[in-house]
Amino acid sequence: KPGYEDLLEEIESDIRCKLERVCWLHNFYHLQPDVRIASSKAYQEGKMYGIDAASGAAVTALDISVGDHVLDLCAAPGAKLCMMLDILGSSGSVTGVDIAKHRLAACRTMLQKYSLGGHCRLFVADGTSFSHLPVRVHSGSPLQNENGEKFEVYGEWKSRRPWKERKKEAIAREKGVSKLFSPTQEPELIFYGRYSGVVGMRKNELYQKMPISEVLQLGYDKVLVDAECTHDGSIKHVQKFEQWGWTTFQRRVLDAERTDDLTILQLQLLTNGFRLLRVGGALVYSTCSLTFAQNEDVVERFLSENTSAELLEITAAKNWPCKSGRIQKTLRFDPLTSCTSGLFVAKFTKLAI
Ligand SMILES: C[S@@+](CC[C@H](N)C(=O)[O-])C[C@H]1O[C@@H](n2cnc3c(N)ncnc32)[C@H](O)[C@@H]1O
Repeated sequence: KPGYEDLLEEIESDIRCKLERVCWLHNFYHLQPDVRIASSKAYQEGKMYGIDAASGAAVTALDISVGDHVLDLCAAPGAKLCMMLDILGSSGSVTGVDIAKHRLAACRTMLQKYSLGGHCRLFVADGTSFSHLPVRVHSGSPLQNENGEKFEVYGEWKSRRPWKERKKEAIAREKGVSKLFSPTQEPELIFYGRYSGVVGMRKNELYQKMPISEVLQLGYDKVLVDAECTHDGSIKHVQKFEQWGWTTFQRRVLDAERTDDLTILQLQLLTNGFRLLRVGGALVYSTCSLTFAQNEDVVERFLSENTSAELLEITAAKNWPCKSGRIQKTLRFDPLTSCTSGLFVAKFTKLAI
């Protein structure tokens, strides 16, 4: 974890392994795949976290600067989100969105473990329709109405939710209401840090919709769409099917209908992420699949439908051990070329037209 470099020797003796710097990626150290860090003191005390180098490259490609407001549209379980918050330090904000509440709850636990939550808020929501802009400045709207009645305002985040809310959920559970998020549901804010802009905000203000003209100016500076995919480029993920069974593999990876549905979802996520980007901002689209259908084909379709989108060269990538994608300026990491998990990365900006 950035900030703990001075403890390198202590961490090495804790995990009984020499840590080598990854020469092409700032702040990254290489671990042999057989080294288990979960039981080490350094890991349990939040002095290190594990993230694949290609994932680190996708975040680096965003070129996050001090003060940026960043949107992570498929955020859970949250390794990339942690890296973004580490880069931002005590500035800007990160808004993490994921449709799976249990996965986003794990992300919240991680933020707390690594003390990274101050500038972050997490929404359980559908990334294809999520519409909330970053809180750049408070609108300054009055805290009471004309009759002098006070509006409800967000106080500091408390992990224990009010009794009324817990009761409502218990009733829903008893009635067997599905835990899956439905597209018609309002996004659910499941965490916000002290400096995320939420504290002090009127409750009805958070959910206000903005006209598109305002999004162009006040949208996010950076957006990551690390889209749901078949994960076929991730050896670690593919290995898990030995436990999950090959029927699950058939259903999740080989089923043509599911992969077709995924490419539609990926395009929708990319399109909505781009909608929430400010003019001149940058968006990175990544997947850990290596198929053309989930990567270059999605990019081509997206560019043909969005005339204000332009593909950008990833300047940080000069020394990266990866290949070019089928479309110029896009990148492909794979286990053999890069000694990383497979990852496709494309970067866009929004033009003022
Ligand atoms: C590849 S994983 C993201 C990994 C994450 N960026 C990280 O670094 O840990 C894809 C995520 O997309 C989420 N997802 C799937 N459909 C979604 C949707 N419609 N809106 C938002 N998130 C979605 C999944 O729940 C999953 O957590």
